[in-house]
Amino acid sequence: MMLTKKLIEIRTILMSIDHNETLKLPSIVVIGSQSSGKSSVLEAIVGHEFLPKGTNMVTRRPIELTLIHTPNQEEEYGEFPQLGLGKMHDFKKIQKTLVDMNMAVPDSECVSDKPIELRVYSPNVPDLTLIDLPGYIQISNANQPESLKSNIEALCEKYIRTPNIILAVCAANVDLANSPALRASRKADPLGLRTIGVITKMDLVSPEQGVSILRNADYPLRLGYIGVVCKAPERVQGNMTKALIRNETSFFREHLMYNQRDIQVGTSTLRFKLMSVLEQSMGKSLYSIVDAVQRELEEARYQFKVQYNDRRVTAESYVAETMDSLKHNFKDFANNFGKPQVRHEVRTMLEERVLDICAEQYWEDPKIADLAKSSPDDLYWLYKIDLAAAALTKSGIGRSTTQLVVDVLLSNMERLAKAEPFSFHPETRKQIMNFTSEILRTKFLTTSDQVENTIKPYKYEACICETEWAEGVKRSIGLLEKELKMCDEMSLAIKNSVGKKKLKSAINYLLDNEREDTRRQSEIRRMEEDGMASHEELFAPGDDEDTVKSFYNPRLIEKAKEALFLRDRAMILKYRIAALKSRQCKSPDNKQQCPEAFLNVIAEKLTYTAVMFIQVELLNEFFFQFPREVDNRLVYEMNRKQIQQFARENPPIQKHLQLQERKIKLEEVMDKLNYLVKRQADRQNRNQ
Ligand SMILES: Nc1nc2c(ncn2[C@@H]2O[C@H](COP(=O)(O)OP(=O)(O)OP(=O)(O)O)[C@@H](O)[C@H]2O)c(=O)[nH]1
Repeated sequence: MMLTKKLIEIRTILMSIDHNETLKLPSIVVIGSQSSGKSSVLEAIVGHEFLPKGTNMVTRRPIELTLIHTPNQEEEYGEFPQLGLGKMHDFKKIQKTLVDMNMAVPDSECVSDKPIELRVYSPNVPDLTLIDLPGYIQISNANQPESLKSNIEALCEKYIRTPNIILAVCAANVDLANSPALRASRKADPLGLRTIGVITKMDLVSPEQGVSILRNADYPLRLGYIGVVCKAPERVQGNMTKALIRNETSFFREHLMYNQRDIQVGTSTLRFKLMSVLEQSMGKSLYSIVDAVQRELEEARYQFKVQYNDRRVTAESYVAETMDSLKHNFKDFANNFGKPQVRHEVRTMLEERVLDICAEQYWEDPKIADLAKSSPDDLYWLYKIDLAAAALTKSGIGRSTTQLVVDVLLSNMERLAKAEPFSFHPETRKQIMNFTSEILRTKFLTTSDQVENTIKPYKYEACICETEWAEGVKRSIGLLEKELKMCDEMSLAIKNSVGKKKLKSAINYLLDNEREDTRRQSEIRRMEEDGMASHEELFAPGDDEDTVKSFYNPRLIEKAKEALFLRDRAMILKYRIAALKSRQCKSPDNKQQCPEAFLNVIAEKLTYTAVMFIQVELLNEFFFQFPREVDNRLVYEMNRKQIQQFARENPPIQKHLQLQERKIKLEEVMDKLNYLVKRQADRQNRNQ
């Protein structure tokens, strides 16, 4: 039975690459009514109880059972290649898995044509491929779909087509004329050339009846009918199937009528019959399968040439290339993110902070107009400049500058991890971001502490030389001019959105109101001083307020307020720019009159110091560690399965690998087939 064995091997390879009809090899298909004894027959052949049992339609999907004879091994086990659960030595577990897979088909459908693949390796099984199908039913019951009967029939019909061998199972105690299995096989195989009739439950009929059934003259089969008894005696101790075979052998030995030349009985006879019929059938299919594989191989070779120019790829090479490209892109980023870039980021952040402090402490101060004319000893402004400098130096520079650089690094790493091909690998992307954050987290505290420590002196005093001051003035003017430009642009945008006239009248209304408010306030103050009215009376809202509300909608008033603010801010900025350009701000001695310049000089010193330590403590460490983590956490951690999975996450690579694998496997199959063809030819020559 060498041909069957080899072709089963080939079939297994073909099934791993293709489930289409062109590459199908013959199998034995088991059909029969429910409870006719199909499972019992199959279990007797395998020698184990492993099929689902029960009354609630437990066989709902075709079970493609491949038996592999392993003569030199003792172990017996099953495998579900679709599930990848590995070897299963416990046949009860196999049974449980089959039940679960079958019962996963919902009651509303009851059958599915998606096959379950099961391979059994054992020294006690013959090399066979068998397909167990759901049993025919007479009529569907209340909670089953009405179409169930026809669905089962259609499923069986699909499987019993040529070149498959039909194993039509019928119970001896049920009239053969009513057997749906024989009816179906007669339709598919009218001459009875590839059908084997299996008559179960022979113990339930008299030997006379039994013999007449096995000689069925109504539907003669060239491969004949075989009678079996697949019921184990009650109270069995030890191996059930062995007891069953013993029981069957003694049953047929007891009844001499079954000992006739033209009568075939017994599970062993059936086993042998199946093996020889399958071997013959395989032999007949050999040349057609050679042609089919040859065609598929030529097509696969052609496509591989056209689509990939015969370029081979492996999952391992893809992983290596992908990680190299990540490291390469990272290196590019690291080369372009040095001190100047970090300095730019930190400086921009601190300049923003300087502007906020200036706005809060100076530009919004009602006395700002006096600043330029103030005396150098004016305590008010001397105190203010110290306050402003402290607001800058004591604002947690260590933490905020480190955080800023960490954020920039994170967003760049996010960019690298999102780029192709990582867009195909969401899990790996997550891993990259995880270890990036981890490295940065471990460096964060030391870096921010270091920065905070080193800028400490600036919290108390800062020595400023003339050139530093001149630079600070220049930068401040630039910043204020930028700010002024922004104010102008925003004012223009408001004007354009509201309309010049409308805005003007709303502004006038606000200004009138303001004037009126001031007038009222002074009136109140005067009257209160004279004791003429109470505070509450004077503050009661007037009628005119409601009247005005109907003219100006709140949105317009908001816009007018914004425009007024921008106008005032622009005025102050112009005034401050002029001050910074004046003689007064030519020297650091007047720092209290030029707060913008002074704060900018300190910001520059802070930037310089912070960047120096961020570079050493954070950046250099991160740039050194990241590529090593790519190797440690991604490359070395992946096992073979994960490498395959990773490569297949990328659809173009998956397609490439699939076609390549298909070509390689077809080549392997073709080699094996060529050997078999040669062997068959040699045999025929010897026989001639
Ligand atoms: N007396 C006797 N009973 C048998 C024989 N073979 C099977 N049975 C019994 O018949 C019943 C049905 O057998 P199964 O093998 O489960 O039949 P099946 O065709 O697989 O049933 P479904 O999976 O429901 O389609 C069980 O109770 C078996 O014990 C036999 O040769 N003799």
